[in-house]
Amino acid sequence: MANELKKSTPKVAEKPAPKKKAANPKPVAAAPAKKSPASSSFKKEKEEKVDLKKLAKDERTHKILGTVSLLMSVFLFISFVSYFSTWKEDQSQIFNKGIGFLFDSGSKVANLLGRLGAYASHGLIRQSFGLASFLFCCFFFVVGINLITARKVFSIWRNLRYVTIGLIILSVTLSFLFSSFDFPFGGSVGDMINNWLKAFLGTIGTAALLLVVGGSYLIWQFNPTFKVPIRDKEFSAENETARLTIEEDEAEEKEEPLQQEPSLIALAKQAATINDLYAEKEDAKQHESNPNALNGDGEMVLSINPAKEEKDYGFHLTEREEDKATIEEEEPLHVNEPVEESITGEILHKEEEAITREVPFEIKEEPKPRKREQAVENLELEIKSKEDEIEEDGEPERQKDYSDLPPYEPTLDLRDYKYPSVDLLEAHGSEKIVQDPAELEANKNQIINTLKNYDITIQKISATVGPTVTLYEIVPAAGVRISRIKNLEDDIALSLAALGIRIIAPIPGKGTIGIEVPNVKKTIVSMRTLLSAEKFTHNTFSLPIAIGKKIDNENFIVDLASMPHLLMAGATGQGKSVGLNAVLVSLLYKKHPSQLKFVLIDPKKVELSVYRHIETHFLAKLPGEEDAIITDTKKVIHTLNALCIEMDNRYDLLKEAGARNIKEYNEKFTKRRLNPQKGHQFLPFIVLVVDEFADLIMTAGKEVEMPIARLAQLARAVGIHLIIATQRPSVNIITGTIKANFPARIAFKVSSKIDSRTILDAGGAEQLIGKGDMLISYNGEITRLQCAFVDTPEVEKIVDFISDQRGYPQAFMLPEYVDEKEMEGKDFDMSDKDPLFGDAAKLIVQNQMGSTSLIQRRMKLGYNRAGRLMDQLEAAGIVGPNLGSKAREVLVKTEADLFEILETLS
Ligand SMILES: Nc1ncnc2c1ncn2[C@@H]1O[C@H](COP(=O)(O)OP(=O)(O)OP(=O)(O)O)[C@@H](O)[C@H]1O
Repeated sequence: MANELKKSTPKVAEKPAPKKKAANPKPVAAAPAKKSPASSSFKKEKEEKVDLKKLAKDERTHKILGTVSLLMSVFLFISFVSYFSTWKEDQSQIFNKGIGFLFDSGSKVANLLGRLGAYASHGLIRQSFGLASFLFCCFFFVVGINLITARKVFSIWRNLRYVTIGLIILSVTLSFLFSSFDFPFGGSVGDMINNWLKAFLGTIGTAALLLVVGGSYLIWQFNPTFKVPIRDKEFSAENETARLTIEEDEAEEKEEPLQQEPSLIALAKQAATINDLYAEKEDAKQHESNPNALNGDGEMVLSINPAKEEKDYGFHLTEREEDKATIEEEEPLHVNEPVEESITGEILHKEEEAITREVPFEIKEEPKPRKREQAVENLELEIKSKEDEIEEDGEPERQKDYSDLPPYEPTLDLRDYKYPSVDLLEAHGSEKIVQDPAELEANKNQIINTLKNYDITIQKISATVGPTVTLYEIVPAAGVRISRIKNLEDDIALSLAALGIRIIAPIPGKGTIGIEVPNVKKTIVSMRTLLSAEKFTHNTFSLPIAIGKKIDNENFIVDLASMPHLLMAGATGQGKSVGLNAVLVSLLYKKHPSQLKFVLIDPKKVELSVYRHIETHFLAKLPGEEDAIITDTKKVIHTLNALCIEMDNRYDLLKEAGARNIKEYNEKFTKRRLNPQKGHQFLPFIVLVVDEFADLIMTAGKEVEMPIARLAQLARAVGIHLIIATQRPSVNIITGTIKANFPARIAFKVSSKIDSRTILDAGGAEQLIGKGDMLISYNGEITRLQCAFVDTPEVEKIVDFISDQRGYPQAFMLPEYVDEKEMEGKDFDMSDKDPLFGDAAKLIVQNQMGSTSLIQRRMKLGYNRAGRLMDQLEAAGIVGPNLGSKAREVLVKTEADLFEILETLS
């Protein structure tokens, strides 16, 4: 009965009073629009009400009001401006006739907008706020624009505040500054306040006060939370692929003079913005992929980046494909236009033998982040049973509309927080790739000759020089079987006398075969370069991570949120820890403490300990724990289970809010459509990092594997992402369950092909050369990358920079997890009960919720004491047993019953 009453109450409240009598409650929602069979007297009353409401809400009414408001703004503006020259003439008449002036057709008016203009400007400027009255024009303009466009182009409330305060401060200031003039600069209001202030504080005091107030007003208006965008000083030289084209002329040993093609100069000029330049590059890639574009005999195309010294070789600006197509044999070779600091060029080598042809060089496409995000979002819509549940049962919570309030800004908690600057990072060695043309030439000849020895002729060969390896792409002559080249892998490696040869036969999506040969001189990819790249500073990813550079020197920057989890494996000393740091540092550079929390698990105890200083900014931990970085296996199990509880709690919140994922949920929350009093809160992303996964599996096995697998399967929609690293990539560590849930995997150098297969489902990682050389399997593709290098002192500097700033009072608290096994068989002596036992029991019974965190929060107790109290309440039969992630059942339903129990216990 009570329930029925409750249910019907809101409906009755929503309905207009007469409708209460309508027998059928169904038409309630649609009632205003539908004709009901009710009596005609009812109908009339209802329609009238609805019409008025409709009229007020009608778009056209808004537009009309908006137009009127805009006209008011213009009217006032013109009359105010006209007032400057006409005020004296009109003023005496208005003083004499008062309001009658408006209707006295005999009055001579000077104001451009007639008697009304004269009267309005007199009233507002002379009699009120002086020149500050121009703010009225602003206000009407803002209102008009909002009404006409039916959008909150400007915030009306904010403008109202600014206009009100501005009117007073400006009028007083103008009155103070121009008190000796006849013209009413400050108006009567300004003069009155100014005179009072002068009498009260003296002239100097008034001046000082106005300065302080004016300054504060400006600060208030230009709220210091405005972030100064961190600009990219060293703009993305590395993003542009440099290419050099060298033509060797066997007859002439000297180099050709440098020529510039006018078309390219024009092109470079046109490329006024960086975006344009990128677009150009994309086009160029497509053109160049057409092998028939060039006709130079025996040429080899090499691409090198960057190539500032190219001028030494005498290169020339070219307009890509069109220019290449017109290259004559004797013609000097071309360099693509410089883009900011980078130079693009191509080296064409002419061969003695007529076996090689020049091959256009292709830059591998990076996955388009937007499409990728879209794809992942679509996936999220499909698969999770949790989300299906939301779809079926999830009634979007009816909330009060708080949309008039400004949007919630989570970063305001720590509004002064400053993001680390790239200056904290080192530029390791030279930024540009050092490539020896002689080395390229020698390798190319070696490849051609080795293949020739096995009767494999090739049509074309090209090279792309990356930071660590050079990719030679060959097109075999017609009829040559790819598998033959693949089988010669070891022979080619031997004849090139280099470690780390990797043959990709064929390169996916191309008709070519790739041979990767390590460079003699390797270039370190500095984290600094990646983090200052435009692709990193200006992306819209939720969790951007800069991992390294591809072979064509493009930065590999992806969204961890769309990965959605990452597995990193590699033998010891091959760059795993550096890789982990690169990921963590990228996130620290892009996220505010309110948006991201890390759960760090480090059984080795040393790798992640540097991050302990940012506990109150970025770390999450278990309640009652001292250290945020977890090193003990038992605690790891607790933490992983607590994360599962956090995940379940978040799903509950999402379900209640009718949101499908964290993005939608946070959007609703920031738009104030979710009520914090009902437990809603802004949800930060949580990134779980496990540094040595093998150790954990060895010691805890399934107890660790199961929660990890559960999180990996379900947690991405609620913003929990996993990064797991291991030294031992064997099948008993990286099990099928784990692998199936980690689609993005990184392999540093490993010791055997089997290990490589375990991680990537493909060989190749055993042929890497270490020091951050890695393969990443992402989006169904395996890409070779040179991992960004960030040294421990750099990480320390970043951590210090963050920890020197104000953080939260404590680390982000994960939900409590109580191990049932540990709790079993614990009996409590009732005579030894906690002094707060009675209070805790009352709290639990009143709220009918058996939750330790409720006791902890409301009674302001530590986790351990609250836990003990809960155990005692269980022993006294007030609450039921622990239900893991759910609150315990409360067995006592009324306070009267509780009173009886307490009586018997005391
Ligand atoms: N991206 C990189 N660029 C250049 N050098 C690197 C890179 N990554 C690692 N190195 C070099 O390799 C060394 C070992 O790297 P790292 O400590 O990351 O290895 P690890 O795989 O974590 O080893 P362990 O498993 O023993 O901790 C580094 O000290 C550094 O000199």
